[in-house]
Amino acid sequence: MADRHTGAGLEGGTILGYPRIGRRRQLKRALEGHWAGRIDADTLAQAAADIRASTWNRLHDLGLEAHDAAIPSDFSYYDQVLDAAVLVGAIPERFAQWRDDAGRLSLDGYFAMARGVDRVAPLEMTKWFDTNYHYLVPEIGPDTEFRLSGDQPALLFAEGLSHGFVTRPVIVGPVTLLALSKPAEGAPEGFEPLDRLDDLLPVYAEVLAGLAALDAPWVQLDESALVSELVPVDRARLLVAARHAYQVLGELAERPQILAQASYAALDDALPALAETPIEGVAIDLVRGDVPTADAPGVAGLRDKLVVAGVVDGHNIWRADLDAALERLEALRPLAGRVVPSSSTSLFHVPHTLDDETSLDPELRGWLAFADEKVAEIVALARAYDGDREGVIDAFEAARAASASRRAHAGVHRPEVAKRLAGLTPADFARAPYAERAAVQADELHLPLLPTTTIGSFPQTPEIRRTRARHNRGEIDEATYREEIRGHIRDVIELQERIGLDVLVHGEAERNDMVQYFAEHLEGFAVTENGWVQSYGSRCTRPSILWGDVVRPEPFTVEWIRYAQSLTEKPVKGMLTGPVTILAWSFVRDDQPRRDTADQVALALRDEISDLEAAGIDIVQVDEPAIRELLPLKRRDHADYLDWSVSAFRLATSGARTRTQIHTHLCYSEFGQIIDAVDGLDADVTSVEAERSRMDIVRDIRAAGFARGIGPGVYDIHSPRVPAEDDVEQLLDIALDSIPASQLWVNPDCGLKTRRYEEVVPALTHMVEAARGERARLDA
Ligand SMILES: Nc1nc2c(c(=O)[nH]1)N[C@@H](CNc1ccc(C(=O)N[C@@H](CCC(=O)N[C@@H](CCC(=O)N[C@@H](CCC(=O)O)C(=O)O)C(=O)O)C(=O)O)cc1)CN2
Ligand code: MET
Ligand SMILES: [Zn+2]
Repeated sequence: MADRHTGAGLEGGTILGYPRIGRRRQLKRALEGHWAGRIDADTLAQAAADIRASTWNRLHDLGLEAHDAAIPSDFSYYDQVLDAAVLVGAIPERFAQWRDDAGRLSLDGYFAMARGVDRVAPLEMTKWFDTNYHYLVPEIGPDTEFRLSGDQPALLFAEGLSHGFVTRPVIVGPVTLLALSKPAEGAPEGFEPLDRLDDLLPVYAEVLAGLAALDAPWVQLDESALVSELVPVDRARLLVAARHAYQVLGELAERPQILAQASYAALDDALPALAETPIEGVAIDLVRGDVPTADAPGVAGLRDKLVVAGVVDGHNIWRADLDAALERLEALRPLAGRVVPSSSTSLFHVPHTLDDETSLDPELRGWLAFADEKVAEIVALARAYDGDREGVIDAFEAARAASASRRAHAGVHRPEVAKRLAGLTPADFARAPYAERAAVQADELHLPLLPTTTIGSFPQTPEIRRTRARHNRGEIDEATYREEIRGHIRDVIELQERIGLDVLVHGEAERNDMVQYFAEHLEGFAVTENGWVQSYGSRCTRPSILWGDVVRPEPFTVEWIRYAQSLTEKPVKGMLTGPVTILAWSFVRDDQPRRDTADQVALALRDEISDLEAAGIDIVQVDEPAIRELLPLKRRDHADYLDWSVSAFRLATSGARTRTQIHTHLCYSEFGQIIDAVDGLDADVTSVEAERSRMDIVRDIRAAGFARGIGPGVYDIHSPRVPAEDDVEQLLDIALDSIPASQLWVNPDCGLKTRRYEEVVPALTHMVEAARGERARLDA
């Protein structure tokens, strides 16, 4: 092949990946239809192929080259880490029934790994770097038999060819795959998946050889683990492994050119590990990281490489400052063999296109760029960088005008908001001592030992979604809408009374999403119509756009909670989303420190809590499931982050009376890493995700000397499996080994919104029965 090993290709700009859910969430619909038995595997495959074809055509129309690997062929039915694990045969024994003689996993087996079935637990799911995307955690042990067990990258490449495109396959790289895996059950103490690197590399070699046989000019290997100091691997060891892997892969005779990708932060000390190996390209994140200096370690190695320069933010939706981006490209020019402008990350963190937004305020819209608009920015940058500044002068002018309009907008800086923030004192961030609160609250609430509760949401049934959708479309009036939501609240309260839960919730029927609902009721936010972004599998969110100073025009949760409380003698929890999570799951303004933005949101929540108290509510839960998610990938940034995130939570909650019990909820948390910060939140009760990791968390809790109420989840709501009373009891026993009964709460892992009532009713019944059983044993 002509341009093999020359670093050629990707002319005119590229992107590291593109949304795969489809502009109208076609993949979501097809997947869920398939799981429900409504459509067969062929129809699902056709839906996926249609999405890919329209993506490639669209990217080409937007200006990416068709024939030189500028267009990535990245796709996944569920998750790219799962795909890589399946490709190399890292399939735990419990899924063996779905493998054929050649070791290939069936589609049902693939979905079983992702979602679980009956008594077969799925892989654990956790956050992908500091994003709201979740990947499945492969399980790798000393005996995991790596062998080529799939052909998705080759098939996608061939499919691209059939549409006339020479694409660039994208695969999670070997080092990242192992670094993000966990030791399989039964692996000996001290075993790390990375121990298996030399057994894994030959399978990657086979994959690469297969692509070479199809004449694929490039392959992209995602090695973002190299930017993160949070992966559970010794840093020095990780860097040695990366250097070794890319030396070995680089020396292969039969392979495409290799582009090693590192997104979400700077490579820093990992740059030499990639740059000093015989691969042809490195993709670096120049939004989160700076252009390396000429004398930085490893930079010399870039001189004969293609450097894919991530100057357009793949993880946020603000229109790029093209002048600043071009400056970065120019700064890189003398250091690199060749520079190709790109997105900093895959674009799957942002929605498809602004074309699908008809009701955004036109001025705000002018400040934004979704995936397709980012591609246009990259193409413009590439032309400017290659000398045609004249040809793209309009794009640059428009970018300048947008940023001027943003700076001048009255909603962006509101004097009354600045004034309130400036007036805060340390007293605004502290409550009475815990012991005092606990005593007063115990007197108020009269809760039994091992109190049972849920995390907030109940199943979002088709009827509930229909109620909201009809309200949105103006098909039912406000009064009818409210009456229907009240009906859902009544049902949920009755059900909880019947099951015998101790602390009740209103079920969140009025909420489309726990962040979007808040964004819709606060000033300074905008929401989208079609701005869907994949969160995991078929599940998507529409991140809100936090563009201006935040003001709460009026209470917006009180009416529902007050109504729910009026129906029962049991306490009903007020239910709020915390400031850090509101930031994490929105696209947040980048023109001021996140600390200030978080405090503004916190003040709005603080006022809501006062109003809830005035309405007679004694317990308020402030969810912070994303507090771990935003933990910076570099340790040097931790102290600052933990300081502002914990402060914002405390600012939101410290106005509460001593008698008000403040709960918080964390999920996907790898709790151990931030246990001190969780302690610093000073919540009276904390519920955490625990089931998928078999309660590993409770040991961390004990080790940290955590002294307040704690509810490690005893029912994994992310799987359709219904736990038996026995299952819950076992988990409670594990918890009670580490946590005093007086501190222990009994609750699911997370909210129940994604589950069906057929699952939830028996599961909660078993949970309450198990708690009662334990209570009786403890009392005896
Ligand atoms: N933002 C956010 N991030 C999060 C979570 C979360 O709850 N929110 N939870 C964790 C896990 N992640 C999750 C992410 C999404 C969902 C989820 O269930 N998403 C729903 C959509 C939720 C939503 O916004 N629903 C809206 C819009 C629903 C919709 O699709 N409407 C139809 C119309 C329906 C009709 O006409 O009947 C349409 O727009 O096409 C509503 O219910 O009002 C989904 O993908 O199905 C669950 C967990 C971590 N990150
Ligand atoms: C992702 S955390 C979810 C918390 C929310 N209160 C719920 O129950 O859905
Ligand atoms: Zn949760």
